[in-house]
Amino acid sequence: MAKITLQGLAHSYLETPTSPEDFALQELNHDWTDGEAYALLGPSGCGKSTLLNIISGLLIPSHGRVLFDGKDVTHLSTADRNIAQVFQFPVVYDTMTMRENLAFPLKNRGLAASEINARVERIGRMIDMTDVLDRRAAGLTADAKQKISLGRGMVRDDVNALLFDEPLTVIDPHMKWELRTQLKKLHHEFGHTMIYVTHDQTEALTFADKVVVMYDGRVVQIGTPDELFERPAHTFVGYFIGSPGMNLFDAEVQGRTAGIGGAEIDLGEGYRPGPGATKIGVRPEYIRLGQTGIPARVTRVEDVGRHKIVRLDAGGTQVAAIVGEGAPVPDGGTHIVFAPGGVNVYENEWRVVPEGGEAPLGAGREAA
Ligand SMILES: Nc1ncnc2c1ncn2[C@@H]1O[C@H](COP(=O)(O)OP(=O)(O)OP(=O)(O)O)[C@@H](O)[C@H]1O
Repeated sequence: MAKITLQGLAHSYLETPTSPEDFALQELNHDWTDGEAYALLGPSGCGKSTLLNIISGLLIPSHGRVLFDGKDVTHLSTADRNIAQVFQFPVVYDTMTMRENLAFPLKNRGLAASEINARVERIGRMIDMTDVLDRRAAGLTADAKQKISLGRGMVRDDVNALLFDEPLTVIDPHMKWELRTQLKKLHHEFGHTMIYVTHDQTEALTFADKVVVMYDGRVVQIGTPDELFERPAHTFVGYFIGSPGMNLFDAEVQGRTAGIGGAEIDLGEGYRPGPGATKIGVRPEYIRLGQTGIPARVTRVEDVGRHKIVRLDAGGTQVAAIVGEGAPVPDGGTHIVFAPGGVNVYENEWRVVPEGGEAPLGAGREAA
């Protein structure tokens, strides 16, 4: 396994880029720690595949360098980087059996037959295909073929990194969960450096130790699932992660107080944002309905089983609140307040650190 370093990395598909918008990937400096599991998360077109292809060697970046354990590999081919890749759609040899497909990368490296057998059996169990290992791959469903592709990607333990590009797209929902769990287990057992590209937040948050959130060609935050939930570094992260995403209110912030639509809200902490536009971000989990606070009107209630999502209109701002299944929901007019510790302040879409420093992570959840 290797530490992967990105140094001044940027990429434009144009020959002579003239503005930042010409870059599919904006400048990025980052170390991917040896042995960690990362998810690269973001909407379609944000640059995830561009970044992954640069790491794997399918694409040479227009700027910057890629290092594996300090060695410059920017111009090395994929094969010479010693990585395993699994793509969105299956890549299997139809004329071979499943067993032969799984054994292929090991045979190529000249492993002993007994070692090959043991590993193939293990991976076969992991992808739940032991009884069909001797069937030919031709004629199998896309789902089954993709499981073989995943298995083949994971069969070697001497790779520098394992890269997955939306690998579960064709897998049925139940098996998705199962395979994700297995991948995580494999990661704990072998400590591979894994990079997993997805636009699905559940996939990213359940798989990864660290999630790298991309937006418009930029990495906007790298953090644990808890950090992304409690302290989204950019309003996009707040909106993209969570279901529903974070509520945003235009606000005037002065010290501990925010003015929102004529109401004054105590932020619980002091803030000193710069001169840019300020917003308050509050996740639906931290919105409370009551007699005081910002006037709002309930527009819809969605019962989603364990809790209800209450949709409100607060002076033209659309707000979502999550309330317990049995909690009463007023019909029409109400007020909203924010649970202590559940508030983030943004200036020009970037998070402002409270003057007194950061509270321990999770303080908001406990207070709520
Ligand atoms: N070969 C290419 N030539 C020119 N532009 C490209 C090329 N590949 C990607 N792009 C552009 O670069 C930007 C980033 O694309 P990229 O495929 O990296 O995003 P993505 O996040 O992986 O999206 P998706 O989830 O849809 O695959 C997009 O604007 C895309 O149109």
